[in-house]
Amino acid sequence: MDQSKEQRILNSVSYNAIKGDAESVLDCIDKYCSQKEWAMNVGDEKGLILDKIVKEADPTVALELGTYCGYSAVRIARLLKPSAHLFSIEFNAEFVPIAKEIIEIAGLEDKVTILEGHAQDIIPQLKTKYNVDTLDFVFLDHWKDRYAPDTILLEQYGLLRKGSILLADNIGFPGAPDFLKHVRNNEHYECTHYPSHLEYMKAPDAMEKAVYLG
Ligand SMILES: O=C(NCCCCCn1ccc2cnccc21)c1cc(-c2ccc(F)cc2)cc(O)c1O
Ligand SMILES: [Mg+2]
Repeated sequence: MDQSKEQRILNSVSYNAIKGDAESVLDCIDKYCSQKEWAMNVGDEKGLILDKIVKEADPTVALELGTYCGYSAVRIARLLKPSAHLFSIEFNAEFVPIAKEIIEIAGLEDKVTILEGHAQDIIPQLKTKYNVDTLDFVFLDHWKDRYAPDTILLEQYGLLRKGSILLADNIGFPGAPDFLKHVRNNEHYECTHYPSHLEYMKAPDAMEKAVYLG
C-alpha cells in the first residue's frame, strides 16, 4: 500500500529531526512542506503569530481543534509552562498516530492529549470526562464552517472565562465568514486581525484573535 503524504512527513521528521528538540521538528516539517510536498500545517509565518498569542495567553489549559500532523500542537506545547496542558481534537483516525509520533519525537508527549472525534461531540465532554474547568487558549484550525458553531458550544458549556483567547487560522483562505460574523461586532468579544500568508505560499491568508470578555 502506497504511503500517505502525512506518513512521508513523519518519515522525514523521524529521520532528520533531533529527538526531544521541538524546534528541529518544526524546522523539518516546514522544510519538507515548502520544498517537497505542500501540507496544511499552520506553517512558519503564521506560526510566529501563533507563538506570539500563546506567549500572551500563557495558558494553563489549551485546546486545539484540528491536530493534523501535530505541527501546531508542537508549536503550542513547546511554549507551555510545566503545569500546563494542551488538548488537541482530531477527527481523521489516519492522522492521530502520525501526530502522536511527531509530538513524541519533539519530546512533548506529556504536554499534549489527542482526543479523537468531532469537536462538536468532544467539547460537551471536556468538563465531565476530561476534568477541564475553563480554557485559557483555543486554536481553531478544523473545518472552517465549524469554527462558529463550535465556538458557540464552548460558550454554552461554560468553557470560556473572562480573558479566554481564541485564535483562528485561515480567516483569509479558505475563510471562515460565519466565525468572523459571530465574534466581530459582538460585545462579548474583543477581536484583532492578523494579515499573513497561506502556509508555504504567496497567497494571502489571515488569523483572527478573539478575546472572550465574559
Ligand atoms: O481544511 C483545512 N483544515 C481542516 C482539515 C480538516 C479538519 C477535520 N477535523 C479535524 C479536527 C476536527 C474536529 N471536528 C471536526 C472536524 C475536524 C485547511 C485547508 C487549507 C487549504 C486547503 C487547500 C488550499 F488550496 C488552500 C488551503 C489550509 C489550512 O490551513 C487548513 O487548516
Ligand atoms: Mg489551517
